[in-house]
Parts: sequence; C-alpha cells; structure tokens
Amino acid sequence: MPVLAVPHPLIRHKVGLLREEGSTKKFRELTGEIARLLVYEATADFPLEPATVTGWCGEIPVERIAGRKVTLVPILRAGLGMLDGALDMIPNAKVSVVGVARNHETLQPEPYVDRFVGHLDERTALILDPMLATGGSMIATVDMLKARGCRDIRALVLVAAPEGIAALEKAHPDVRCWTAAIDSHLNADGYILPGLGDAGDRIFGTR
Ligand SMILES: O=P(O)(O)OC[C@H]1O[C@H](OP(=O)(O)OP(=O)(O)O)[C@H](O)[C@@H]1O
Ligand SMILES: O=c1cc[nH]c(=O)[nH]1
Ligand SMILES: [Mg+2]
Repeated sequence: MPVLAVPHPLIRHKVGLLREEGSTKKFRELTGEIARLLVYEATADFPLEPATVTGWCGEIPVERIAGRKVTLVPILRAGLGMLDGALDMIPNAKVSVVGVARNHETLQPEPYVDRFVGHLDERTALILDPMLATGGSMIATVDMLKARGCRDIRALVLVAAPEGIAALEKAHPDVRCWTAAIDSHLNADGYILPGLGDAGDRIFGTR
C-alpha cells in the first residue's frame, strides 16, 4: 500500500468541497478537518497496552497507546495548514519543521530550513503537506528525516498526482502515504489537475 487514497466517505466528501472556489476561511477549515481524518487513518496500527486509571468506582482497566512517540513534520509553507488539525488528534506530538520551496522553473525542491526535534530514531514521523505533485519536496523531506535516523516515516497529503506517487514509491518504498485523493496528472507547469490550485497561496491568502 505505499500510497493509499483513503476511501472514507467523510474524506471523499470534504475533498470535493475543498476543490470548490471559495474563501480562505473555508479552505483552511476543510484542510484542518481532512488532516484530522488522515491522522486517524495513518495511526490505525499503533499498538495498545493495558493500563489502569482511578475512576468514579475505583480502579478501571483501560487501554493506552504503547511506546509510540510522534513528531509531526509540516513542510513549509503549505504543510502548516494541516498542523493544527493533526495536533488536535495528537496533542502531545513534537513538531519538526522543514522548509522546502519548489523552484518554479525547474520544479526541483530547494530545502531552505530544517528544525528537527527529539530523537528521531525513536519517533514516528508524520509528514504534512497538502500536495504531492512531482514528489520532489516529499522525497527531499524523507531524505532529511532518514539522514537523522528516523525509520518510521509516514506522509499525509490532501491530493497526490500519479507522477509524485511513482517517484515517492521508487525513492522510498518503505514510506507509506495516506492521501485524500489521487488525481489525473500534472500540467506543463507541474500543477496537479484537477487538484486544488496552489495550496500555499490558498492557505496563506497570498492571492
Ligand atoms: O511534489 P512537488 O512537485 O515538490 O510539489 C509539491 C510542493 O509544492 C508546494 O509547495 P511550494 O514549493 O509551492 O511552497 P509553499 O508551500 O511555500 O507555497 C506544496 O505545498 C508542496 O510542498
Ligand atoms: O498543484 C500543485 C502542485 C504543487 N503545489 C501546489 O500548491 N499545487
Ligand atoms: Mg505554493
């Protein structure tokens, strides 16, 4: 499954709403809602262990996530639009920030900042970026995480192009990716069709 288009109806419905032209407010809200649902899907295999809490009637057996520590990794800028939603689901997660700008002429990723937190060899990394287009930005981010010892790397995206999926699967077959939609193809400028347009511009209100 390295790249899975999540079949959940709520995700399918919300990504349809996201494609519609509309306000920055609506785009941000939907991006956050889908991010929450993607985190839910991407953490479904986290192991549980038994525990006990003191409740209203004494000691109560419960379950808790066992030995999983998470770092969220938003790719600047547009990945920041998914961060709050992801943190709603994993409020204790650390956050490691990566800045990668796609060169408009060459479409090559140009990393410009990174700030990794915690021991990455002990953490599951959930990379957040709305768009997997050529895949260059995601591959560069995975390269950086692996160089720092991270072994459990998962990517969450809103829309993926077949070209980006093929590139990511080739470069990093061990990295799983959950996407709200797999679209048709890239246009000559490297934009996903039908896609969302420029996700960074829509989240930051640049245009
Ligand atoms: O798969 P790729 O071909 O690398 O394209 C996808 C990247 O392009 C966009 O970022 P952009 O570089 O436009 O930066 P921004 O988020 O600051 O707008 C998007 O958020 C991804 O990071
Ligand atoms: O379609 C695309 C491709 C790259 N970046 C975007 O924001 N949108
Ligand atoms: Mg952009």
